[in-house]
Amino acid sequence: MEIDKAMRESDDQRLKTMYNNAINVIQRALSLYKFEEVAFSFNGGKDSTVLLHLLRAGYFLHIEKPEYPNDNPANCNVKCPIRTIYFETPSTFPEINSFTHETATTYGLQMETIRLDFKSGLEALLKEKPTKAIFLGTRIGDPNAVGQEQFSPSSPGWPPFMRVNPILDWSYRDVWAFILTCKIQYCSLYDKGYTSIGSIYDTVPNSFLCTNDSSSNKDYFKPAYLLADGRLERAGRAKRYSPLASEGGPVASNGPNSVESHQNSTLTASVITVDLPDYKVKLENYEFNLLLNEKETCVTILLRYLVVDCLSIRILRSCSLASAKAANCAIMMKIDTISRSMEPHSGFKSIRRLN
Ligand SMILES: Cc1cc2nc3c(=O)[nH]c(=O)nc-3n(C[C@H](O)[C@H](O)[C@H](O)COP(=O)(O)O)c2cc1C
Ligand SMILES: Nc1ncnc2c1ncn2[C@@H]1O[C@H](COP(=O)(O)OP(=O)(O)OP(=O)(O)O)[C@@H](O)[C@H]1O
Repeated sequence: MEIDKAMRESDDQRLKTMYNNAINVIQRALSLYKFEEVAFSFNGGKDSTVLLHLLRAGYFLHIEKPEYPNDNPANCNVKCPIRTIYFETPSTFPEINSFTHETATTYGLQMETIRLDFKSGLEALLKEKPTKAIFLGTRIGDPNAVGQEQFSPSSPGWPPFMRVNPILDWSYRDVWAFILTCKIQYCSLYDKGYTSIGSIYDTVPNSFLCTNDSSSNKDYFKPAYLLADGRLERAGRAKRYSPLASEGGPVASNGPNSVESHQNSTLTASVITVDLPDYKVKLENYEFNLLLNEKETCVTILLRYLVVDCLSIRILRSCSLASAKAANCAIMMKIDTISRSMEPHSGFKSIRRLN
């Protein structure tokens, strides 16, 4: 099996450990449940793509070995006919759709496309065929991973099944290290700066990957695997509860927990980049402590709004610092903390103009 071989040959000890742990979880699930009773929830995202290949490796190691002796090149084509479910909606990216269907064909997945919401789709699935466990590519850091373990029963009010999360403890870096080490094909959007993919209405390329090509003076996005700080993985995803979402256009957060609201409305925000020395800037009633990193040159031009207890950011566009300067743009700097209490309804304008 090519994946297992690549892992055995890798000298990335951490990745090997993560891989072995995930395979153990998969093998445990395959011993606990009959193969016909398990399903794989696949949506063409990077996490479920990683999981697909772990499942293939786990399945291969689980079935009788003599059929697939170790160094037989035929192993590369080992199929894993696991029942696979894909929830497709009209707002799914076309690139995700085509990647999901093509991948299912390539690897012989028995894929059902479900065009219902998660709950109704799962109810129908369980009625149609007993399903005891579903493999998911959920990772700690996903908003829906809170409280989950590698084996977690579905939530109260959901149809009853076991959620199996073999890569729950994998980091963003682990995911990309695995994909690159094993030369796994992934959805093309990740090469265009998308680092986590939701719907076409709430996902934009990650502004932390925006850079400027000095020869053409054009901005472009680097591939997802170059995102240095995995905590910024969801920077291109809209905050689910943003009251601005209804205003049209993508509304995206500026990082994980980009604005966390605490009891007395002390806010912390993670960062947008800039390459100036440390300083503070006062904006209306709010004082921002800026943490600056000289190496970063990409900035994001933002329209910013304050709402009662959260800060929402609408990305207008991302560009390089050079072009922001040239355009004398109002830019949002790398904000580490917002140090004053928030007061309701205080809209604010630009933080500073570059000259
Ligand atoms: C197979 C499957 C099982 C799920 N089970 C649950 C569940 O038990 N409880 C729950 O609150 N959400 C459940 N969800 C919903 C997910 O937690 C989450 O909302 C969904 O994967 C969308 O994640 P995203 O917003 O990061 O794209 C399930 C989703 C899928 C696909
Ligand atoms: N539309 C869907 N159809 C099937 N499974 C889904 C769907 N959406 C989410 N899932 C399941 O939930 C898991 C977690 O979703 P999440 O969006 O965090 O990861 P991903 O899509 O694999 O990667 P990314 O974070 O890059 O979008 C997926 O790996 C998959 O198992």
